[in-house]
Amino acid sequence: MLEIRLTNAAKRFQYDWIFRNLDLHVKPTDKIAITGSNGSGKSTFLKCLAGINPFTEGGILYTLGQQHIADSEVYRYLSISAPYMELPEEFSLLELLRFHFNFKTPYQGMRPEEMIKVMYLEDAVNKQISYFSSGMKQRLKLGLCFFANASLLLLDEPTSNLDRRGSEWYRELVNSYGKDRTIFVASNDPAEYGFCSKNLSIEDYKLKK
Ligand SMILES: Nc1ncnc2c1ncn2[C@@H]1O[C@H](COP(=O)(O)OP(=O)(O)OP(=O)(O)O)[C@@H](O)[C@H]1O
Repeated sequence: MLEIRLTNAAKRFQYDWIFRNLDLHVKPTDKIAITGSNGSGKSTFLKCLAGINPFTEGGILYTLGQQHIADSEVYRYLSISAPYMELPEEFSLLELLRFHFNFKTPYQGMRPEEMIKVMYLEDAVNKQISYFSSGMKQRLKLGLCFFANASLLLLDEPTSNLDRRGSEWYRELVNSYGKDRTIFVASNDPAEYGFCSKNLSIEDYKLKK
């Protein structure tokens, strides 16, 4: 099971410290909300966790059982859904799922047909992603994230563009596919992170020296 330890972690852009002196021990299957006002650094923190952005100071240690995971291998264990992530618009839904799961192992051996059903996208199997509505795209992003066999799920604003049914679907997704995984949710909407047992307010790490 995956454990994560952050020690004295900090991120700075130019002269602006986004967070500093952040220590955190994440146990397997922990559910952690990252909260804070707009521009406080929630997305930046998730990107640092994912290795998309480097920390400026301090470090992060991923371990699986007793084994340390090298930085270059961490991507194998995580899956991310975020507004800034692009979908390949020229693919149809089925093409995208087949392509994506050539590289990622599906969670519990799920097949594309089953994924499509869970995302309630049966009517869009052969539709090009570029013609998807914003809600359909968001369900697809969350599906790609949850249906990959990753121990760590990083969710940035998971219900953006989702209507009420979509938001309920998201909570069911977490219930059905999230129990045995570590989940971070960057959000300001309690409905998105209500299932989390820990809350890290990124602003608490803004001014500490
Ligand atoms: N690559 C970058 N270079 C310089 N500054 C950046 C960069 N990425 C983010 N920032 C700055 O870091 C700060 C935190 O941004 P971030 O997107 O992490 O906030 P957020 O809490 O996720 O915001 P929101 O709730 O609006 O999505 C902002 O001031 C932003 O302008």
